[in-house]
Amino acid sequence: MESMSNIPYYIKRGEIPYGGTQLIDGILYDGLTDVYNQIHMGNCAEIVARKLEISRQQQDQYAISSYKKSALAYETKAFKDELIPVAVPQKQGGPPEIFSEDEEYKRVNFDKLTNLPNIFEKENGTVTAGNAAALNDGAAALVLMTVDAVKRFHVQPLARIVGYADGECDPVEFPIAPSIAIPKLLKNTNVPKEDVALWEINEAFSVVGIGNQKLLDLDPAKINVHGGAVSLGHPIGMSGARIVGHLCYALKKGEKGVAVACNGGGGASAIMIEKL
Ligand SMILES: CC(=O)SCCNC(=O)CCNC(=O)[C@H](O)C(C)(C)COP(=O)(O)OP(=O)(O)OC[C@H]1O[C@@H](n2cnc3c(N)ncnc32)[C@H](O)[C@@H]1OP(=O)(O)O
Repeated sequence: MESMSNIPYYIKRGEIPYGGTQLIDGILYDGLTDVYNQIHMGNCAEIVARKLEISRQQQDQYAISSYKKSALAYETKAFKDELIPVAVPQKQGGPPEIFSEDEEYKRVNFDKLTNLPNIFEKENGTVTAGNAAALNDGAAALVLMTVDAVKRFHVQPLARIVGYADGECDPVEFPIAPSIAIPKLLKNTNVPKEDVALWEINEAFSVVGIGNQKLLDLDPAKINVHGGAVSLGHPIGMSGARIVGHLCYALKKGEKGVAVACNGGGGASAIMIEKL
């Protein structure tokens, strides 16, 4: 689970010196900084956008499509079987607020999105609050068990793990680390990419979806079919579980799917599952 809205500001232990002290934002310090280069993840996205010549317009179009796919998915109840309503206690003893769907996909303003300022690079930047994932809260859970345990507990598994692989690259290029993990996974499992029915690529930034699709020549119609982190949110410690869980529900019986997440620091982890 991840509650980015509850991540504290840090202060150094000990006496506060004459002249005061600085608060450190835990979100940036522990989550969104590339520690090797001391830059924000968004600056890494800009570096990859430049390298792969991914324009602002392409990123905005990708984000718009992500928001539209998520809205349609809610309309057609594509998330129905995997969402559990959460009651959030309110201050002063008021009745708990029930959250039964993501709010992020409704926050989009299509007229505003294409006119937002660049956040991370003022000059010639391309990444904005609209085409990046936001800061979100969320939780996802999966139960992994052996074949023996499945028999012992008489449960019906949703899917089986076909294989998994990790990939690494230069930390600043972490958004395209999936393009290294995925070929390893396909090689390990001996499954051609054409046999993968659905791809869940964690879109920490629109650049991640576009860049990996471009580098691996994947069919865009099979990627994040119900939207992704840009439109559904990216609570950073839970997105991996969410995309694997969603794949379990989105695939049809017998189909194989791949979920992959880039990790800040230059890595990516990929897993292939088969719907049972
Ligand atoms: C390995 C990995 O996973 S790396 C990825 C990890 N995740 C990240 O790095 C998170 C990246 N995102 C962020 O850091 C933040 O969300 C930021 C910096 C991009 C934006 O933060 P904020 O400025 O606080 O966003 P905020 O919600 O206030 O939005 C800024 C503006 O954009 C607008 N906006 C935001 N999203 C949208 C949208 N989808 N459509 C239209 N407008 C939007 C807001 O309305 C707001 O407008 P205003 O200035 O007129 O009020």
